[in-house]
Amino acid sequence: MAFVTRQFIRSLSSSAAIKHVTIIGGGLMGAGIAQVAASTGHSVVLVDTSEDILKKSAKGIESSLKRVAKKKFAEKPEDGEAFIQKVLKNISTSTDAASVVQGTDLVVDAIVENLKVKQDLFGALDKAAPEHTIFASNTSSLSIADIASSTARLDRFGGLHFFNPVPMMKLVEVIKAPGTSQQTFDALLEFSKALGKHPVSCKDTPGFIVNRLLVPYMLEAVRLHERGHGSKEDIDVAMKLGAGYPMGPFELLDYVGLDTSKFIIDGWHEKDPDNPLFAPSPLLNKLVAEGKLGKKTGEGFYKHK
Ligand SMILES: C[C@H](O)CC(=O)SCCNC(=O)CCNC(=O)[C@H](O)C(C)(C)COP(=O)(O)OP(=O)(O)OC[C@H]1O[C@@H](n2cnc3c(N)ncnc32)[C@H](O)[C@@H]1OP(=O)(O)O
Ligand SMILES: NC(=O)c1ccc[n+]([C@@H]2O[C@H](COP(=O)([O-])OP(=O)(O)OC[C@H]3O[C@@H](n4cnc5c(N)ncnc54)[C@H](O)[C@@H]3O)[C@@H](O)[C@H]2O)c1
Repeated sequence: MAFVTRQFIRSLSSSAAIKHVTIIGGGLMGAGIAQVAASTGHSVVLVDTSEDILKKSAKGIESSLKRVAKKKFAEKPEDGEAFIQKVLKNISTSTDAASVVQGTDLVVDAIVENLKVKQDLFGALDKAAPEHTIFASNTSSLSIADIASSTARLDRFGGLHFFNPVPMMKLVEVIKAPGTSQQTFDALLEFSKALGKHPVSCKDTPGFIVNRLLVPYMLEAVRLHERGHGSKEDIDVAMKLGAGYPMGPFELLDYVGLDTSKFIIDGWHEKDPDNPLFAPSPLLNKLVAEGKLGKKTGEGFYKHK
């Protein structure tokens, strides 16, 4: 009886709209997700490991909001300023995830692409978060089921994969792992729509849809260059003018982050070492070892101002 009541309460609460969101990781993706959630009226807590990082995240959110407001309120700049202030009011920050998840409906992880680190995070939060809270990972390449295995809420765990830059990219991949309940999956679809995004449904397979196609393509461009078959500039121009892509593969690798790209390809290579699409790239490895991680550090395949 107690079990039935608990299940009933859980089903009521997990079908209720998500209002309060905690985003863990205030880097490229976490800051973008926080911004979009706050812009669409959600109350957001953004968590990272230090106040300095959170200050940088807040600065990034503010400058991105200015770009959005400039377009959205081109006719009335004063409304744009009011919009920015209203959005910023919806965001608070913290360095202590366990203490802020108490009242949250949804936790989204946007921390480093490492299975053990994500498992440790969710394992700890599982004890601190209320029963109804849904957990979701923004992982690019890891299995949602593997991340969820550190918790006792497999039914309330799914994937929410956003794209960079989050304020501009319309897609969200919503991932249903074998343990994800239909209610949780529906709530994540609804949440994506509430953010103004277009969700697509994905299975819990490596890279879901976009990265399973995009990452091998980007790495194949690096290999083509490593073989001496084209300069990175020519390859980028070729894919922009010949295939209509907004960025060439080297520009996009710099934009995504070379560390994140390496985490993705190394993880897949470890699981499937004979697949040539997942073969590591010496050039990518060299740049990461030199700390040249792309746009976020000022240099990757290219130098950035
Ligand atoms: C690996 C992961 O798991 C998955 C991924 O995320 S893979 C990466 C997916 N992302 C992509 O493929 C991105 C491909 N690139 C693009 O779509 C476009 O180049 C782009 C939208 C990033 C930028 O657009 P583009 O026209 O090329 O350049 P740009 O002139 O800088 O931007 C145009 C406008 O977009 C808007 N914009 C761009 N970035 C923005 C941001 N971060 N915040 C707010 N607005 C932004 C602005 O309105 C900007 O105008 P502004 O410069 O006057 O402010
Ligand atoms: N970069 C992309 O284009 C992209 C796109 C979609 C998904 N993703 C995924 O999103 C996640 C984050 O990627 P990113 O590009 O934003 O990385 P990033 O390096 O820009 O940011 C990661 C942030 O997480 C913080 N962090 C690390 N461990 C933490 C912890 N235990 N608690 C709190 N904060 C912690 C770091 O300090 C950093 O600020 C990864 O899983 C990545 O695969 C990345």
